[in-house]
Amino acid sequence: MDTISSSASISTPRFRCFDPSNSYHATTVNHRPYFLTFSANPTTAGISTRDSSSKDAMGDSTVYEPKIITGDAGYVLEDVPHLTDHISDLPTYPNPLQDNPSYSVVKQYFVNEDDTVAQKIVVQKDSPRGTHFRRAGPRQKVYFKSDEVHACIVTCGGLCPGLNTVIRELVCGLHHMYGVNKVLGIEGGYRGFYARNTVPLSPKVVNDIHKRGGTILGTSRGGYDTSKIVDSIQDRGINQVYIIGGDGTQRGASVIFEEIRRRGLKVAVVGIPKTIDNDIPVIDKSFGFDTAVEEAQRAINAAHVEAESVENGIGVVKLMGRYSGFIAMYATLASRDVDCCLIPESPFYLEGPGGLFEFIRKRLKEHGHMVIVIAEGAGQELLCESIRAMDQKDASGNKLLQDVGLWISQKIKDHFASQQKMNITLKYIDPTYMIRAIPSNASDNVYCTLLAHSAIHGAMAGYTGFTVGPVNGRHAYIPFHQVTERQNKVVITDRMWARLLSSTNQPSFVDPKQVIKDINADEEPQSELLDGDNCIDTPTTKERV
Ligand SMILES: Nc1ncnc2c1ncn2[C@@H]1O[C@H](COP(=O)(O)OP(=O)(O)O)[C@@H](O)[C@H]1O
Ligand SMILES: O=P(O)(O)OC[C@H]1O[C@](O)(COP(=O)(O)O)[C@@H](O)[C@@H]1O
Ligand SMILES: [Mg+2]
Repeated sequence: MDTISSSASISTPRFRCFDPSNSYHATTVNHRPYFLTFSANPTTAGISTRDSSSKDAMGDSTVYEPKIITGDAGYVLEDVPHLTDHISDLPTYPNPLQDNPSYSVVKQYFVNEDDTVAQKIVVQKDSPRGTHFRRAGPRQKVYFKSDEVHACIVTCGGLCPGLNTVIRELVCGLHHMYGVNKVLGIEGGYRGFYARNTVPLSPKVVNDIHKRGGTILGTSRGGYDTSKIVDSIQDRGINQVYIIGGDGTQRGASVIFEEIRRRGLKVAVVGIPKTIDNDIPVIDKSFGFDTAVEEAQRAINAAHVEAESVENGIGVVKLMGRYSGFIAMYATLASRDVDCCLIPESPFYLEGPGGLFEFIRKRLKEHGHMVIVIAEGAGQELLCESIRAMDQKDASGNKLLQDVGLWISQKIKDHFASQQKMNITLKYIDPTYMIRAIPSNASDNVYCTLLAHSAIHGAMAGYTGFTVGPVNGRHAYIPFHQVTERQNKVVITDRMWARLLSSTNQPSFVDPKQVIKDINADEEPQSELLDGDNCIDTPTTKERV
């Protein structure tokens, strides 16, 4: 890509020819998932082609690359696609918000077209300005007339507190801010596009749903079929698609977007990131995470009460976190009753000097009781050694984990039973589904509202193929690949994990020099790891399904 050192310049989408005989292209360009082809012929704009092969009418095929805008001092904007990238001569309309009594008094309500949000805000005098994302928010001009919009909403993957709030705020936001009345709920996740019922959504229908856990639309794993989904979008005349879900869902949304632009449709595809594990990179935090951490306190409190009521009592609490231990880490930091927190990112061992059993013995001798919090993905390699190794996957292709909570509880019991010197009483609490099936708390509700509004403003302004979320506190439009090619993980060489170690006073189980060596081997910049207060991202562990 060209870099121009003076004023900002656009490196517009480039089209590279490739073998049109492949009917479905999911190629990886520099580890970036740029797939598929779309019509290079702008005259097909808005016209249904319904050809789900990768060739256009001329038999020509292209691969889309992202829009990169470079500017002074190492400034880079990772821009998101726009409907006008693949449809020419689209009419625009004044944003109806300017006549909306609630919003019209807001000074500078509309976002400046040039506003961008920096991914990295800790900088040195001479460091490059780095990657930026387009700032979210309402624009002066919109690309849809209110009565032209036919939106749909779908929720996919596992549950998370706040799903209903996002649905509610999408429906109400579309209605109240943009006068949109046609919003369809797709039931049962991606497969609902072609195999389930749909439900019309109005402000009245969704009025109270934020007080309930789960999703009124239902959800599912698996059942993803690009052609059928896009056929359904096209057949129903849907032109704004709001897709709420985690990493898997966003990968699916990215492919739907590619297929839509390949067919030359005027359809905006918007992802709203959902993950209770907080494993989506780039964004500050995922909605529902705070609620989950708060709810986890109840389980930890119960474990603590049980443990301190008996001699040598041990309370074990298992929390969610398939590959990322954020819930366990934050729940531990918040509680202060936890003696040991085990997460997937920090390997541990049981036997011998410096091992978990030795630590338990020591802590019981000192305090007479202890609480252990373990994330579901922690210690999976130990389980695989002792239990028959299994490689089962769920319908979406996610690895199915062994129950580490039960396993570790049994291991601890067995260990102390074999050592006559200490009798222990262990209580195991598994609140995993209880912390994600509840309604979101107050702050998550507000966060969900902002996410929904940012998503709506982006779609109305003609942006497409993006995920929305806060980056350093400001909402931004983020290209799909940025959130799908890596996972956000706890960095155990970061200060947050050090705070945890210091608060529990547990052993780190690992040699710090080895950890730094391993992380460097992953090609992550050392300074970010050592200086940052936040966590960095590591390559995704999930294969495409
Ligand atoms: N690589 C992918 N391409 C297309 N669809 C995907 C991909 N990975 C997952 N999906 C679909 O996204 C949906 C949700 O994925 P899943 O991994 O279960 O949850 P989450 O989105 O919460 O991570 C499922 O319907 C699944 O089939
Ligand atoms: O029982 P399910 O629905 O497969 O959910 C279990 C998984 O869902 C999660 O809560 C989150 O996963 P997703 O974000 O992929 O939905 C994991 O922590 C957990 O392993
Ligand atoms: Mg996931």
